[in-house]
Amino acid sequence: MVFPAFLFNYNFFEKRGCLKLTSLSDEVTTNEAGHLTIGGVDTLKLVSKYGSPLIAYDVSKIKSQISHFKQAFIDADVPYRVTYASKAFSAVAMYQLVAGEGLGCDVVSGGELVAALKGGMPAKRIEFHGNNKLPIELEMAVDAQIGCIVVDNFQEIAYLDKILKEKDTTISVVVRVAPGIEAETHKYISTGQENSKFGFDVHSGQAKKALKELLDNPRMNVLGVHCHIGSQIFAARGFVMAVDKMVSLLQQWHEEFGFSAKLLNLGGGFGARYVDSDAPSPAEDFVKQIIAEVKEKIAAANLEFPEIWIEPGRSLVAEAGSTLYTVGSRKDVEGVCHFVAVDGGMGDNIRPALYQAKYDAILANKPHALKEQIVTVVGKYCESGDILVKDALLPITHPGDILAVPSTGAYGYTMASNYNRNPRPAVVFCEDGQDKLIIRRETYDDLLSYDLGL
Ligand SMILES: Cc1ncc(COP(=O)(O)O)c(C=O)c1O
Ligand SMILES: N[C@@H](CCCC[NH3+])C(=O)O
Repeated sequence: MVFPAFLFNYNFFEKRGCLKLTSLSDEVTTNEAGHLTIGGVDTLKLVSKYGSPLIAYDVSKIKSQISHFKQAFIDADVPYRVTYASKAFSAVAMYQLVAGEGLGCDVVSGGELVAALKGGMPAKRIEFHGNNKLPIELEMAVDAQIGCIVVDNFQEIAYLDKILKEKDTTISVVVRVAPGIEAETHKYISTGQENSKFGFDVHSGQAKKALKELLDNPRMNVLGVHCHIGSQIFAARGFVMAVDKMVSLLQQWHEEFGFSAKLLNLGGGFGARYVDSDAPSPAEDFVKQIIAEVKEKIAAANLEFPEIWIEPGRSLVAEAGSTLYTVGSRKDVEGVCHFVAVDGGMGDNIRPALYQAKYDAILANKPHALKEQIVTVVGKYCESGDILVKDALLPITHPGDILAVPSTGAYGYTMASNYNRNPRPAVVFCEDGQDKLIIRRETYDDLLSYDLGL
């Protein structure tokens, strides 16, 4: 069914004060041609230059988020480090950007480590995470003498010990604990609970045993403790609870082992806005509440004040990125459904299929046109679950229209696949009206280059 146009005329109802229908599309920036712009660049020009699907970042939005996180620490005058969790979006250009902004970065694989070093991230500002770091990855980290390895399990301690002995060297480590806190988020992205695969469990005594092993090892320099309670968290409450648990742990460890943590790493997980109804706390609010709690609890426990580390990933890049698609076919079953298909889908954004994640959609060639249809935006992959936006309120679309899905900057490209042998999209950085290709589009030759045949 196509609805009568007046039903979706925001202005008509809003002027009469009887309806407040908003979407991310009401906040878009456009140029004189009436086209959606990103970082001051016309999105239609981007697609004609680089093709689609295309992931376009507004670099100023990334920089602004970085400065909000940093400023809250600076204002409170406490020692800190903001470490970008690069799994959210890993590209050499991104490491260059965050290194230039004075951040550290967290890597979770040899591939991310190589890219971070290539991007000029100083090794001492890199921390290595992961629940099953391979011996070869640990060796790479030791050889690069990165800032710290966030030790996750006993097997890792054994591997690391062997590598350090063989190389006759030392490394700094941080103990990752599972603090037993369930974050209010999707269960697939909740990581702080006791049954998480990540980190040493506190209650069973694993964490204490791990600390003792690390302290007893002369080749490992224990800098502090780490926890990460989950991702896409909207309120500071979970972080405040994590501070309480971590400081009480530090107090016990101080009493028992005389251990004094130089740093307290509270992980990432700060939420981003995907659709209009999402309302994550602003970056500075999270940080302010974390700092207030650390100050209070550390003073009460009479401990040395540690450097406070956080690891935002999603919140730095999600809202800065949008994916531009070209509209192709459509299917209308009157009274049942309306599908608008685009030239990408679950291969460049698996999040709706994996987490039932919600997105909005904007017609980039006429973002302010009357929205008169509710459609399901689907991709081109051979899966019924290949849905990008479930109920998108859009103007009538036509083949060749450019459709933008905002807030795809985190865990989109980094979780992209070659399903159905579709090449991964290109990525551009846009700022002050200039665009720069930072990841080129994959070609069929790229895909075939791995394929050895018989
Ligand atoms: C240890 C760790 N730190 C930081 C992050 C980044 O999380 P987010 O992108 O939600 O900020 C993750 C991912 O959830 C993580 O596992
Ligand atoms: N990839 C997830 C979050 C996992 C974060 C990494 N521990 C997402 O898209 O929301």
